[in-house]
Amino acid sequence: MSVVLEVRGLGVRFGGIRAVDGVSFDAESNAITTIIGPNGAGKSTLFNLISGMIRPSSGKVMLRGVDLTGRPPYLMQRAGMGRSFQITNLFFELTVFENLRLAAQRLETTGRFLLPVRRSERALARVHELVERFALAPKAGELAGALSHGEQRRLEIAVALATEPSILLLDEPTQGMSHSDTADTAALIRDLARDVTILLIEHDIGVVMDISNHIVVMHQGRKLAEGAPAVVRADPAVKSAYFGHA
Ligand SMILES: Nc1ncnc2c1ncn2[C@@H]1O[C@H](COP(=O)(O)OP(=O)(O)OP(=O)(O)O)[C@@H](O)[C@H]1O
Repeated sequence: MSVVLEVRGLGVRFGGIRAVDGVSFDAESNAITTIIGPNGAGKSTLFNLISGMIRPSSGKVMLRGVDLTGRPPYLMQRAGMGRSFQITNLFFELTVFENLRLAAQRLETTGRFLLPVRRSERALARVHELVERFALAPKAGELAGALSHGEQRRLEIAVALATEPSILLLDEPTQGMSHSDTADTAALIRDLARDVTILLIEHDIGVVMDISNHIVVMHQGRKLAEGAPAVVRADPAVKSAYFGHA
């Protein structure tokens, strides 16, 4: 295993609040690294710092050895950072196919210019691969806005993967899902980890313990603990801060 993402001493303040305070961890290739912690622990802010949505006031973000600290999201994405959002980020008035094609088209960027869509063979091949892999082929011609919640969340992950990122950041991919959609999504994420490094925020502790290779526990902006699922589960500080008992 090699380290894909290195986060070192990352931090940001909002007014008087240290929303993220000196957080460091590594995400290893083809592993699932999951960030957990109570509400307000700083998980989403940490994702925003890593993906360039917010500029850190301290620390570093390195992807495959390249320092990307403080770069805007589009440059992060170009460097190999893929992200799906907690709040849905799809074009509801476009079809499933069109949403994916738009995202995949970035594969065809040559310098600052885009090739015409019909010549984007690599992008089209990627779209076909994704609709199959995400079981969205029967829905390819439907508007994204007409899909079920579970299908929309699945499409979002596919959109984030369209540019063939080195790491995929998934912010609560099972949120609001039924029990069976949650189980399907967990299986899908585990399957994706064969091809892409995954950094996850997830509240469903059953899913977390089941699919994570490495867990980073946050509390009040800081890293409280990290390790394999069994190690984290047994940690007394984690039990008291996160599960509410020691
Ligand atoms: N833009 C902002 N301005 C001011 N404070 C913010 C901002 N974004 C987050 N915060 C604060 O930073 C802290 C961390 O919030 P964050 O949303 O990162 O936590 P979280 O762990 O993702 O929570 P949840 O599980 O509820 O999504 C909280 O105290 C929150 O109120």
